[in-house]
Amino acid sequence: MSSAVSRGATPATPDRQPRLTVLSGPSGVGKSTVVAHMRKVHPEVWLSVSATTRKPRPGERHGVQYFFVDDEEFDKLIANGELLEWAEFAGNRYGTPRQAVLDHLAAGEPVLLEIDLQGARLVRESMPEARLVFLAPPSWEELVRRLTGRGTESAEVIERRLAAARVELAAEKEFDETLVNTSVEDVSRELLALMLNNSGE
Ligand SMILES: Nc1ncnc2c1ncn2[C@@H]1O[C@H](COP(=O)(O)OP(=O)(O)OP(=O)(O)O)[C@@H](O)[C@H]1O
Ligand SMILES: Nc1nc2c(ncn2[C@@H]2O[C@H](COP(=O)(O)O)[C@@H](O)[C@H]2O)c(=O)[nH]1
Repeated sequence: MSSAVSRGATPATPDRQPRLTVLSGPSGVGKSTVVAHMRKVHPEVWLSVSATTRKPRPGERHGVQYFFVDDEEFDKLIANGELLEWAEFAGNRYGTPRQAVLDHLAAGEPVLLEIDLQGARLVRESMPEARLVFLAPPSWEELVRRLTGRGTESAEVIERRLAAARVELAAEKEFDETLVNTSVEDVSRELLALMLNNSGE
């Protein structure tokens, strides 16, 4: 049985224009894990690299997981209109560089954004053709286990992220599709299928 649940009517794309896919879901649900697995198998999927004021975690590299910038640089990105969307999340700012997204869509590539709920709402406003996919945990207890078990955040930050998670889970119905992250392999396959369907393939 598929774990994909349709939310609302998303008509089949009549042309072969690639569409933007936005993946959101509470912190710790497994978005990065699922996307990394999918891209290992399908490196042709282009993932936007966001800018953030968050400090790198061990092993994260500038230009790979994020463009790590300070507050002043982030202010400049906003002022110069270089971000498609941006949001503050659990004490840091995150934003999607606009031009790279437009370039990859123009080149006909499937484009994926992994962003929070606020960003997903902004993308829906500015690019209503985007398909919004919500990644849900199998249960609240499992979400807490994953976020805590990752071991990258302090107890205080985990609390902030869990507070945001309650808001994000309540917004699931705003999304076109829901995938439940029980199995990374299954969800990666389902996400890829949604993306390729987006581009009419
Ligand atoms: N299907 C799964 N089953 C069990 N553990 C999982 C699964 N998917 C991801 N995880 C684990 O959950 C933790 C959180 O995953 P990940 O960092 O990918 O979440 P995220 O949604 O990208 O979080 P954030 O929004 O905070 O960046 C990791 O330790 C990861 O290994
Ligand atoms: N609105 C945006 N949200 C983003 C962007 N890049 C990442 N994110 C989201 O932030 C949180 C926290 O991420 P973390 O790496 O610090 O754990 C998570 O929900 C990401 O999806 C962005 O460009 N815009």
